[in-house]
Amino acid sequence: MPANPTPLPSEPIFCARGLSKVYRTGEVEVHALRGVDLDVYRGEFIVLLGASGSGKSTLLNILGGLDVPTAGQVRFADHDLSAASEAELTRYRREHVGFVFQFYNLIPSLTVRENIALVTDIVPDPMPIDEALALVALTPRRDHFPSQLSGGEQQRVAIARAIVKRPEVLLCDEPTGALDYETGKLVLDVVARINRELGTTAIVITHNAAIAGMADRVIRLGDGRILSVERNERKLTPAELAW
Ligand SMILES: Nc1ncnc2c1ncn2[C@@H]1O[C@H](COP(=O)(O)OP(=O)(O)OP(=O)(O)O)[C@@H](O)[C@H]1O
Repeated sequence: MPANPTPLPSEPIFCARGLSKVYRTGEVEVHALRGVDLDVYRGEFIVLLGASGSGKSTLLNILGGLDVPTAGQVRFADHDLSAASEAELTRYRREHVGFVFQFYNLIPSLTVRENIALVTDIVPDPMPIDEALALVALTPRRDHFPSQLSGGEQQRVAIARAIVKRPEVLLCDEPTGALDYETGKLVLDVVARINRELGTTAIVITHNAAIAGMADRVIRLGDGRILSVERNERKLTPAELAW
């Protein structure tokens, strides 16, 4: 069933102002972000589009506390991420953020359940592992090793591992980049379901503009700047996407 766009509540979960990032390697400076202003609201599904090198991963990494801006401010709820110490950022990531990357980063010698238990062992209020596995429709594969799973199934384990801590935000950097068309849709369906059923704010980077139909808002980056922000009147399900 297509869902209506989420109404924008007044309090943003992320608030970024004048965000800039300069990477310096020897004499070379790369301006990855050049003054980004962005508000993201609780429960939104955001798709980040843009050419290679436009700054998508840099922005996502700063929102996720994996990197810090060179200038500007970024807040998550009432945490000022731009002024946070390394230890505060580690705690922020651990308690509030679920990450999903293009490559699944599962531990090959551990089963599906054990890979997820690595997280439930260190966070304050995890959901039961079986609940996370049910959300990604992998309950029957709980005792299998990653090598016994397809790429899409491994990515769903990575999503279960990301959400088992009940994060407020799920940040996905090219989650379907290594998957074929149909498998990619299945994985996106899982992300959409988590956004819908758990209310988890989701930000998904993609090269694939067709995915944009699933989002509440679509943000296009170019050369470190926000080029456009579009709001979808009606969100599409992955089954309705064509690419
Ligand atoms: N650690 C780093 N050191 C130096 N330059 C970097 C570093 N990380 C990113 N960059 C540069 O910053 C710019 C933005 O990179 P970023 O990875 O954010 O882009 P992107 O839009 O995610 O690209 P892609 O779609 O190819 O992943 C690029 O020019 C990149 O080369």
